Amino acid sequence: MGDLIATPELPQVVAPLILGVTLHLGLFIRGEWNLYAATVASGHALVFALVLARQLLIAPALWYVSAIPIAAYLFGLLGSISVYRLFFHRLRSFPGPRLSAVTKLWHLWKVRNAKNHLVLDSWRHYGPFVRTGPNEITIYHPAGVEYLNAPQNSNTRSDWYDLLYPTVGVFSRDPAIHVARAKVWNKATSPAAMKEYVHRISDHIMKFETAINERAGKPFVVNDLIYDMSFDIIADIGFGTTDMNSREGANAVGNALTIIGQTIPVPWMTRLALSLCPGVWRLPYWMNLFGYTIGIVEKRMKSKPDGLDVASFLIEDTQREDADKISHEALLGDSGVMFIAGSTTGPIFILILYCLARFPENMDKIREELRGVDYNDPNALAALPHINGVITETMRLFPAGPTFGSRQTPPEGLDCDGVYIPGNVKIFAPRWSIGRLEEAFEDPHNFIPERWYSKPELVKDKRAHAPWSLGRYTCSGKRIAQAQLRLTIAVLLTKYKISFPPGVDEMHAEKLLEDQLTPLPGDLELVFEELKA
Ligand code: HEM
Repeated sequence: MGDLIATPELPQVVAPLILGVTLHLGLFIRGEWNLYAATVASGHALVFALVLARQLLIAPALWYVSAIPIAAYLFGLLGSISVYRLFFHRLRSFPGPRLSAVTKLWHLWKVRNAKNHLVLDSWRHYGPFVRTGPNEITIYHPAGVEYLNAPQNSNTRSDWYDLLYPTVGVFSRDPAIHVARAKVWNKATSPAAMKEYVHRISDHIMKFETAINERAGKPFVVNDLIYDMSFDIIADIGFGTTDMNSREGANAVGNALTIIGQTIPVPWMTRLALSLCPGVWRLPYWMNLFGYTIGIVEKRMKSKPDGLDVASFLIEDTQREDADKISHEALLGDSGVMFIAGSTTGPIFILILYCLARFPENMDKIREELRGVDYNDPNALAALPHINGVITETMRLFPAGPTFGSRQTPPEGLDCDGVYIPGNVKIFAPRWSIGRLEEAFEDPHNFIPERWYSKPELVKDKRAHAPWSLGRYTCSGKRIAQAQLRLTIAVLLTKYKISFPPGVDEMHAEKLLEDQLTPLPGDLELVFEELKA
């Protein structure tokens, strides 16, 4: 028995330990490793396997001896990373949870229930600039979204956007690709193009209203009907198709988004999983969405719709004389964006209905201002203060991207009105928390649509509200989404009284809300009762 106990020699421990420290300080400390996560992980696994195999060849009974250099290496590497991040990192003077400074894996654990909006909000008490990761600052300041997106700064998109890699499109990290694609999108959603889309949006809303009417007077969960309507609008305006299975399409998009909630803090983990084990957990949903999109794009390429659609502009761009490789590749990437970004309107509308049902006095105010207004005229609806106040106030409390939209500071760093954030740091400005700041809003937890028109004194700092983002990142689908939201509210409220069925937990949809790029509310059960003429 005594023969089998091996005493490690000093070089067996010291050499791998030094190697670990050297690899950290000489290599891993530099640049971004997000896209190489799979290579780094499999490279390590291969070397560890070789060390073990060598030991098995030399002395199989002492196989465990191979664990000593491996452990020493990992101790050197991870120890060096931890000490550096805690005591020497450029962000060491920013306040924040200590474990966050050491590793994002802790944050990953905390968002296992897909509630990143609440996790980040729980760190708000550290102050306006909080270190929420080794190389990450979260900004809880009314001007946060502006610090990230204002036209005058040179921030770029963060590693999160690599989730869409290798497709390219308007969500690309490369500023030149983004500018080129945003131009195509802005043409596809211009006021002139909108004239083509408005009547089609209206047709889908009427179909939705018919489905509501079939259920009038009885309690039911509205979520799926709303997701189906939003999907139909996107399929029609995006690709000129009206014959798709709405439930199947809405599920393809909704399921794909469920991988995001739990992985927001650690994009490299998602890349690692997608590369090494794409068949596990919910990852196949993500790949399926790409397959689904390819199918739709191919079908669209073979057909010629009667009117304009967003795909017309994407295809036209590939047919320019000077069209480059990016234009062709982006046809698929931007078609995927159409589904992912376009799906935002569904949950926002669910949350608008939630707010209306919780604060029913707003329904009467909207009905009052709708009197005599032709709600088929989008300009007339755009001019109604309370309908727009309700939409804006809902998106203050329940923003489209509760924590989404991180950026990377430029190499020279970023000056946030006197607070300097060093270069190449990931920055967040969580709209969920910023929309609830006392410094920005009077009575921030209350639903008061009037703060957006007749009571401007309730908005202390307007910069805290940028639901469509701003500058060069402004939402390209804003006009489409606004037209859909305003008209659906007008159609429903002129015909129905909306309320919670007796006995249901009125806050259920909010309590179960998850943050997965867009908000995902829990089931919203309502009753629609037809108003007497
Ligand atoms: C209530 C509904 C919506 C809200 C609140 C919303 C909000 C946003 C926000 C905050 C961004 C910036 C994301 C970032 O920082 O990277 C964005 C980008 C974008 N959205 Fe929307 N969105 C909505 C609906 C839509 C719809 C229906 C479409 C398509 C038809 C769409 C298309 C886009 C596109 C293409 C971008 C990228 C713009 C760029 O980076 O140049 N969105 N949206």
